[in-house]
Amino acid sequence: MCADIIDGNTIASKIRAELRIRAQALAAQDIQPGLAVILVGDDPASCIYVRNKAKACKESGIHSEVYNFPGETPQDVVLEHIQTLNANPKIHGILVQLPLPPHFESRRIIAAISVEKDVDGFHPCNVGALVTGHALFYPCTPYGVMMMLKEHSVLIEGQHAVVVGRSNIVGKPMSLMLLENGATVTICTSKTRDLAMYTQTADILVVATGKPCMITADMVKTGATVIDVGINRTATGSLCGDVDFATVKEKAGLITPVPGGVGPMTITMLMSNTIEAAERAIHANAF
Ligand SMILES: Nc1nc(=O)c2c([nH]1)NC[C@@H]1CN(c3ccc(C(=O)N[C@@H](CCC(=O)O)C(=O)O)cc3)C=[N+]21
Repeated sequence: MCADIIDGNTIASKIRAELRIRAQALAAQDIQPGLAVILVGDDPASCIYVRNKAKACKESGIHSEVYNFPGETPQDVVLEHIQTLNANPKIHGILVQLPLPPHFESRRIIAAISVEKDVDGFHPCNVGALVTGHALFYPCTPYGVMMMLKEHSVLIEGQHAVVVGRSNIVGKPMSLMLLENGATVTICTSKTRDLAMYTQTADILVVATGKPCMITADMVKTGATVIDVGINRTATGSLCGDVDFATVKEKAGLITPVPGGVGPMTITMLMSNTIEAAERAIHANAF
């Protein structure tokens, strides 16, 4: 068996075309969706992502502002800047690039973002809303994964989904979203004892551990849908995922590549959440 590839770039451009139409409809009402990105420090990977986000904004008709603070900026300065952005009617979405330098308390920074502008979906209120099935914003990476599954008509209800990874950004929200869609969900970590025993029974396997090529063909059920959220830079500078793509693609039914898989979808769903936030702001202002 050789898996079909789930092409993140193709699905992303299709969604972005729809987003441009929504942005045009907003423009006709004199509204341009606005996204503010806060980057603290100069981590090279973060700089690449922030640049990609700014480019995607431009393509989707979203106004974007990037605030790059030096790594040694005091937390209070960033907190104050978030307050200013919360009050700025031209800004509909605020994203603070993670991870933050060690002297920051990410929890406090995220909690300072207004719930209506939390396009990452990381605010504790939005996390709680997701748990109860009333999400205001779905976190961008798991949201992108759900769109990929939908695009390929992957059956979720009643299926066994195994998520490897328990981060607040991917593993936990991903598990909740699969659960919300009727999957039987098993949450594992990279340290799960006899991990293969779980992954081998997965109809849908989502891997987000940050451990290069940790999922090998023997750990995957024939015909399974395999979603690789990992982005690891190798010594030679190339990118690889958490899944050993070359061997697993021979056994899986559907598989996402790295790069060109989940990454472009993450950025696209950020654009989608920002446009959604701008659309909601109109109704909020109507009263
Ligand atoms: N508050 C916050 N929200 C995030 O959504 C967030 C974050 N912090 N911190 C870092 C991670 C990582 N992330 C990626 C987005 C796009 C690609 C992407 O487009 N990747 C390309 C390759 C890009 C490259 O060459 O590195 C691809 O997979 O094809 C990757 C990673 C968002 N993150």
